Amino acid sequence: MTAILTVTGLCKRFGGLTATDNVSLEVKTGEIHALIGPNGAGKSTLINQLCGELAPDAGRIELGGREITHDSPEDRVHQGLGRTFQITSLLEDFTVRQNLGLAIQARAGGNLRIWDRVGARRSIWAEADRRLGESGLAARAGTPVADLSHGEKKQLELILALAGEPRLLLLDEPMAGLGHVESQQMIAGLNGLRGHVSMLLVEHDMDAVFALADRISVLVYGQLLMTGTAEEIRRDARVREAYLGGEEELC
Ligand SMILES: Nc1ncnc2c1ncn2[C@@H]1O[C@H](COP(=O)(O)OP(=O)(O)OP(=O)(O)O)[C@@H](O)[C@H]1O
Repeated sequence: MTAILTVTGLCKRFGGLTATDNVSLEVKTGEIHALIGPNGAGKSTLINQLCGELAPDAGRIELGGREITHDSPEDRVHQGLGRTFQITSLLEDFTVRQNLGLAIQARAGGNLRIWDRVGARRSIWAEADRRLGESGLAARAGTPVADLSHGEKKQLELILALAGEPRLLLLDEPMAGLGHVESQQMIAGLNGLRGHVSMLLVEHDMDAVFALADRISVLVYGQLLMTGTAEEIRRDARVREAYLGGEEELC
């Protein structure tokens, strides 16, 4: 299997603190790869470097074999890097359909022919309706985002990220703040995307991680402790130590 993301020797320091310490990892094309680690392990710092929001001090990032280490966030999006956020970034006064229309327009922007605005607009709304029809949010198309539940907002975030047609989707805590039923829906939704889009999933909810991840990478104090299957991670004494002081099994 080829790699969609290759990170080599990535380093990021904040003063005396090394938040990303010589991290190398690979996300294979089509896999769901989880990135886990205790609070402060450096997960967000790593994701922010992948997105281009933070410049690494050293190391290299490749997307689909092409180096993107110094590309702008916008260029990375155009090359197929999508993301969802820990805190939603939706336009609250706009409806679900309008938010989706804007995301599709942002992706298609460069390809829209100025002299065919009406046709372009029609195709954007047709795509928005198709994507909403395939999601669980079709009935909420005309609802302002402000009136959605937290779970619905998380779902919409995912739909918007997919509208960018990413090759690799970075998911920053998609289960955060969700109740049990909503978490199960999100897990089912992400499972349904398996094989269609490669994913790097940062998540604290270990049930979700074990339900979804083909492979898991563990970060501790900025360093990559190990990468392995759920079973390998569960069994590893160093991982249990990092999470629980070695007393309990990671479940
Ligand atoms: N902009 C910054 N300036 C200084 N220190 C920072 C900055 N961003 C992060 N850090 C520090 O870097 C370390 C890693 O933080 P980071 O937020 O990446 O961890 P995390 O694994 O995402 O944590 P959590 O699971 O709590 O979100 C922490 O010690 C944090 O305090």
